[in-house]
Amino acid sequence: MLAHSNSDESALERVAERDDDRADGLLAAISGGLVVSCQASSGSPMRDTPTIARLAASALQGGAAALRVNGVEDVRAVRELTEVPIIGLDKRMGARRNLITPTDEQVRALVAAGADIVAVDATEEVADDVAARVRSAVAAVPAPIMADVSTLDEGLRSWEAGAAIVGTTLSGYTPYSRIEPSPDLELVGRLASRGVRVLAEGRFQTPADVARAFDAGAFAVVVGGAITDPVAITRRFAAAAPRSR
Ligand SMILES: CC(=O)N[C@H](C=O)[C@@H](O)[C@H](O)[C@H](O)COP(=O)(O)O
Repeated sequence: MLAHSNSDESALERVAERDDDRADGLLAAISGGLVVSCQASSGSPMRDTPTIARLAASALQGGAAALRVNGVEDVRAVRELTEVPIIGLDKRMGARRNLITPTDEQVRALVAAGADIVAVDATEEVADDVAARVRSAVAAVPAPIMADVSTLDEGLRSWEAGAAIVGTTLSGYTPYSRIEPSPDLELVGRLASRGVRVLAEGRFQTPADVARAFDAGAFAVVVGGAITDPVAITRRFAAAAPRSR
């Protein structure tokens, strides 16, 4: 293998500096904001890419600071309509639940499609070594990595391994985490108090929930179904009607 010349090395340093500046800019754009997750699973009447793009456009009109988008095709379509930060992920069905971007090949494909940040599953349920999973994703792309975790321990290990953001996304979805219908604000608070940049995510239903997450120290808050899933929204209202179907 050829040794790097000094000029190669300074070019690489310049690339690394540019990536750092870009990551700082992305994080500043998200800080203190609402991130709207625009996703629809197969079987949903909302499941087609142009519909996801319209959901994203609506979220932006409503004041979303960033978007969370599943799959290469949807990321590409949403990228065409906005420059606000996109957190990309690629869900794959595992033995028990959807896994979030389980391979580095998917991480690279999402960045190629236009994702600014990539979310990966950083749970013990998926990776024997959570820190190694995060390090591998961090090394795969110049983009910041969001570690989707379910417990404090997974969050701390992901943060130490180089995740730019830790999401409480998977609390309630691994069998060993807190299983409750409400958002895991305790996990948000515990991670924030340890200096972790926390994206509060999972089961946020109301603006009051969002405010509580910021009070607990969240860096930003992700809301999905309560904004972008009309089937789930209808179910909540229908359940209050005496003739609920
Ligand atoms: C567990 C899992 O696979 N969560 C996924 C992650 O991207 C999405 O299905 C959620 O909609 C998203 O996390 C936002 O959460 P909520 O829709 O509860 O606001």
